[in-house]
Amino acid sequence: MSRGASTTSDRAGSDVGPIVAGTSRDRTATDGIDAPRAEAAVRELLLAVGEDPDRPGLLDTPARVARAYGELFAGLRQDPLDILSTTFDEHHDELVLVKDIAMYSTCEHHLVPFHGVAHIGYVPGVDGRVTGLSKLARLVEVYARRPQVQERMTTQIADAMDEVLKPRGVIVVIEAEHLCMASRGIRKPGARTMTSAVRGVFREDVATRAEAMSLILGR
Ligand SMILES: Nc1nc2c(ncn2[C@@H]2O[C@H](COP(=O)(O)OP(=O)(O)OP(=O)(O)O)[C@@H](O)[C@H]2O)c(=O)[nH]1
Ligand SMILES: [Zn+2]
Repeated sequence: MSRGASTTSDRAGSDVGPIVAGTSRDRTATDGIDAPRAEAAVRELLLAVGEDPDRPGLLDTPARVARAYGELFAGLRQDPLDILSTTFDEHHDELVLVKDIAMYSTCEHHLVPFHGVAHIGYVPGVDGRVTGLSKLARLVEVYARRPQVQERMTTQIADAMDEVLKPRGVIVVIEAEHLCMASRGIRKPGARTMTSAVRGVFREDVATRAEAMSLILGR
């Protein structure tokens, strides 16, 4: 199947199971990360910007940030290809599209959020097998919960779909606002970045791609 963009191969380690936000006594959110190291780094950062990490309001901040990072980067410890392994023999050979999947990720250049929506469409392969609809949203989560660049995330989602489902075609579109462009730097809130990755029939057939894009962008 042809590719619409260059690929960064990124097979992560095995799934460590669900990551949930926790209290200060619940370490689940930091499972798989080096929490003491993260906490020490946050304390250093607070000192570097001229704060007093020992003032009452900041005492628990290093532990909170470690937990938050454990959650925001949980996708580094999950295998995206496992997610798509639930399939159903529906003999469906036309478009399946899940749109407006809410997405929060972290810009790897500034470690601040970028957020928006992802749309994933595919035409099942010759066997007509489809995956569970929620699995498409789970796939977005796994790739979003890593230090990311929007283009790479778009490509990774398309490649995972292509590799596991072997569909006749895949289209992935992501629309996001980058807070590194909104709250700092050029300071342009509201600017939205759109990226797409197309494979198979969506790349080869202009009309098929145009039809999918009109469904994706139609509000
Ligand atoms: N292509 C791409 N660029 C991104 C993404 N997220 C952030 N960036 C950009 O990464 C670039 C980093 O540029 P640098 O010049 O190294 O860093 P900087 O001095 O902080 O840049 P400014 O944001 O322009 O202040 C910026 O232009 C960001 O807008 C992304 O997902 N894709
Ligand atoms: Zn950024």
